[in-house]
Amino acid sequence: MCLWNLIEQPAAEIEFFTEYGEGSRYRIEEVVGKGSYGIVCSAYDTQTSEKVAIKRINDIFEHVSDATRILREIKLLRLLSHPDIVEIKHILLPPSRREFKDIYVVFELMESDLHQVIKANDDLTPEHYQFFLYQLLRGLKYIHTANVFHRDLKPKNILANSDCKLKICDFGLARVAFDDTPTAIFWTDYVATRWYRAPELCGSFSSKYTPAIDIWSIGCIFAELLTGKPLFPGKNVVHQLDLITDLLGTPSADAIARVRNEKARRYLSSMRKKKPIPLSQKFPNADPLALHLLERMLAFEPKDRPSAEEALAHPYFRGLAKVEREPSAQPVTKMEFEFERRRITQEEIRELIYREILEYHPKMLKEFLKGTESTGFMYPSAVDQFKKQFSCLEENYKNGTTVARPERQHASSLPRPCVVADPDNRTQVAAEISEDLSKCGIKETEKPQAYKNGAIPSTKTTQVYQNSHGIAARPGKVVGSVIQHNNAQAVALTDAGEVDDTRKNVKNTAGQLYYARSGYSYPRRNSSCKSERGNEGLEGPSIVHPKHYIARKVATAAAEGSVG
Ligand SMILES: Nc1ncnc2c1ncn2[C@@H]1O[C@H](COP(=O)(O)OP(=O)(O)OP(=O)(O)O)[C@@H](O)[C@H]1O
Repeated sequence: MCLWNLIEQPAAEIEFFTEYGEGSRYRIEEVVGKGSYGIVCSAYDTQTSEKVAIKRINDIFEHVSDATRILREIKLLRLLSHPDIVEIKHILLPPSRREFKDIYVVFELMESDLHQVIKANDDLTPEHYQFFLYQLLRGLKYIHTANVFHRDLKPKNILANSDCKLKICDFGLARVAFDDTPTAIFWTDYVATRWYRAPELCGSFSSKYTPAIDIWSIGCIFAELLTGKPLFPGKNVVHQLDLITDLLGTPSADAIARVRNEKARRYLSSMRKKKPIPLSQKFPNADPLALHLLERMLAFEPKDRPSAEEALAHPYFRGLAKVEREPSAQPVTKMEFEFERRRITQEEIRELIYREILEYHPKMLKEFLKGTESTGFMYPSAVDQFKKQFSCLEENYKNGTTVARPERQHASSLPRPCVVADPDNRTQVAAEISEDLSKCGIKETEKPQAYKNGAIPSTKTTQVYQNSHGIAARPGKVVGSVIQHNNAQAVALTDAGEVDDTRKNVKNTAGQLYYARSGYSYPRRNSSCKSERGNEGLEGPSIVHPKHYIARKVATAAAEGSVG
């Protein structure tokens, strides 16, 4: 069928064909991340008016092992549907079933990841810690009940939003455990990040995977949240074991005897005897209940670690939500992952990936299953045009030009980082801010406590950077200062004249000066809150996004004619 004839086709057929032209459905905006498998761009879905993240994975068939990893990931993400796991919304249909090389996967857009959040925020509260850990364990309970082990949990693989929502991503190293076959550990394929690797994975202690490897990683991530630093940043596996035993002490003789690998057993037996360091000493400010749970998650022996479900029932989470109601999954079926259990050719994996993509193209899938689709046909899929846009953004990203900015919203909306204060300058900055607030028409009573009646803030000064989203705490152009007080609020002042295009509106409507107040209020507990997927859930710490605040304030100021 020729495309030009579409106009004369009945509605159903037109709809069918528009599926192929879906590349134009998305307006690509900027690069938001880069992984070893390709780049991720934010985009606007003109059909749903939603922001999405599109990951382009290049040359997927160059190595069958990479293609297998990709197939595993897209399959698992389709099968694992849970609010704490990132969702694939769509996968673009490749133009040719036999020849495609790249795929474009459309995800829900998240603002950041936990690695960035930890880096950018040194004033997370106990409520943040608790809410983060709760979500991670809730997601993990679901994953484990599906018979899946993630195997590569680390802060970079946990996406985060400014409302403190977390979502687990990157299932490329995940494994499905089947009852009939041992989930053998193949050391050669074990490439998960060392710092979050359980001790049994640091040297063939055992021959089977257990879900406890993920619990260990969650323990390490939780400890990193508490201190802002990785707990066990080992330089190699031996150093990794050294660091682990420095904190936990040398394992008992019984535990060492259970280590299967002789070399590892010998190494542990010959190690000088170390006493465990009490976690209360390592994390002096942490909630004792949090530390009790952490200690269990970091048990040297996998059998001593709690399951995700048991961890959720720990008193640390008392009152947070109905722990027992957190959803479990149906175990994933063997048939879906049959490709993992045999040698597979490039052509076979191509066919399987294509088949998986069709899950997002129901009409095409029907044709495919009936065996009536034409395999040699090149679909006018708009992927080519897409490809060009991605390449251009990638080029700009590499060159560091402003067209494709890598900066993201995360840091601006979560509690800000505290760039080392300049104490001498604090009084002056505070006075300037107070004065500028007055100029902006802010009454004394409306000023944050720290600036009322010329008061001098007793807290730290932070530099304010600007990124494409406005005021941000990530490195960029310095445009002002923030004074934080009570860890709860901040005021940023800047000169609209210096702000780039994205803030033109501000300049036009508000004149020279505008100010942004960013801050977050303390978390609320709300066990009756429902997630978008109907999952009984929690409402996390709420954080005011500066962008929203600016917009609101500027609109008010313009309406009242109080600025400029
Ligand atoms: N849905 C999303 N929304 C926003 N950003 C995302 C999303 N998915 C991924 N990213 C960002 O893009 C980056 C790369 O993504 P991802 O980790 O999925 O790629 P990868 O090639 O699998 O990476 P890796 O090298 O870790 O295997 C991540 O660091 C993450 O911050």
